[in-house]
Amino acid sequence: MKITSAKVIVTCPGRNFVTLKIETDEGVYGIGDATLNGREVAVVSYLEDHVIPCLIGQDPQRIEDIWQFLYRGAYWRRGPVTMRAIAAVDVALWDIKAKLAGMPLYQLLGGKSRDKVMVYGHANGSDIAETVDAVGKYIDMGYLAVRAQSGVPGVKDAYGVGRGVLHYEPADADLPSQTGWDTRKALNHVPKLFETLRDTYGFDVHLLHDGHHRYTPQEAANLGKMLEPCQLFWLEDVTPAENQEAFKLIRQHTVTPLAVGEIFNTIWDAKDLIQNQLIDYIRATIVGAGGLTHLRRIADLASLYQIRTGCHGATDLSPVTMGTALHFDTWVPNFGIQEYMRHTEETDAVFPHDYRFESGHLICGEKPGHGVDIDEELAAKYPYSRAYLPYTRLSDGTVWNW
Ligand SMILES: O=C(O)[C@@H](O)[C@@H](O)[C@H](O)[C@H](O)CO
Ligand SMILES: [Mg+2]
Repeated sequence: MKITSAKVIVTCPGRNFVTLKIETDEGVYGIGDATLNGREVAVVSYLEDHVIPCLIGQDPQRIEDIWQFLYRGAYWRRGPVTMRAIAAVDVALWDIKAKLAGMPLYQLLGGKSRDKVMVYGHANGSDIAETVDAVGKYIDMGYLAVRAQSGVPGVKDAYGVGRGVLHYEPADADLPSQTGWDTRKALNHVPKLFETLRDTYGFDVHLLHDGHHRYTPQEAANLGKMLEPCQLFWLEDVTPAENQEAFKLIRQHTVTPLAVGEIFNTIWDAKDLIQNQLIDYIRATIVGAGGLTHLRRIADLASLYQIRTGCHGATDLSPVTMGTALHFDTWVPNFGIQEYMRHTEETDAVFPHDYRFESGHLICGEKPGHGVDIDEELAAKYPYSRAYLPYTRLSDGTVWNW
């Protein structure tokens, strides 16, 4: 069996998505996601100019060998562009293998460990009252877990405060728009938000919060400690994780569960965090961390230390990643939770899929493969449109972490 062609499809049904389609001489094809929010075209070139020429004529059933070839063979390892390109190939090949077997992908991984996958949605508002209201709407929709972010008084466009109720989308400008931050103000505000949420909705609903890399380790430890009475499901990306050791300080001071990893590309980004049990949830996902082949390794390492998965699932991860992640989540023994930011109707129409939402859970479909396709004619109607993520400055003009 041979790969006969591979092509990259770029489409923008409301936001940009990069998709790889691999075709074979047996008529079976596979689909993979390669979207890198705000830097999409770099991955398009990596795939078209440097990966696809090497794929033609290869046996698509040799997933592991092709993964190793793309990782080791490039000599230049890791990084978001490389690992997304590898992920797209890997997922398309798993899709092909599962279609050849006539099985939904989770069967190839080892079968179901659970019937459904608990997801969390994003509630946000410009102030505490609006956010509390938004959390209530998610609870009414059946969600068992909700991430809550609110505007901070005196801070321009604090992270996580979108415009839509269901479709929060940060990459929204032709050039990066400037947002603000003030850690002191946030530390005064975030605990109040969660106290109000617990007073309003009690302790049954799981509540999550994203620090989006804004705090120093000491500030993060302080925030975690203040939030302890509110019993969060997790506090995410509370400090940048390039220096994995930084989490030791946070860990010494708080038992608030910690989640990290949406920007991780390989197991090496998480190795020390995992082996020193400095986090509770690993957020790496299919498209970010080299596809199923590599994410499995990260999850297996994490399982040795009772760390559970919490795959990134923002809207910049296409339905192809969501569908594949759901097969992974259905199988992975140390599953924790899956993030679920809903795609728009336009996006869902471009990527027909068989997963569905039911009472706070997503359930993956039973079609052979990962169950997500791309309607190429419809995709062609939405040409690429440059869009950047915002960036942040403090009130004195210093660039900060967005
Ligand atoms: O937890 C999350 O989902 C966020 O941190 C993301 O929305 C993140 O900002 C985007 O994926 C960036 O593209
Ligand atoms: Mg996040």
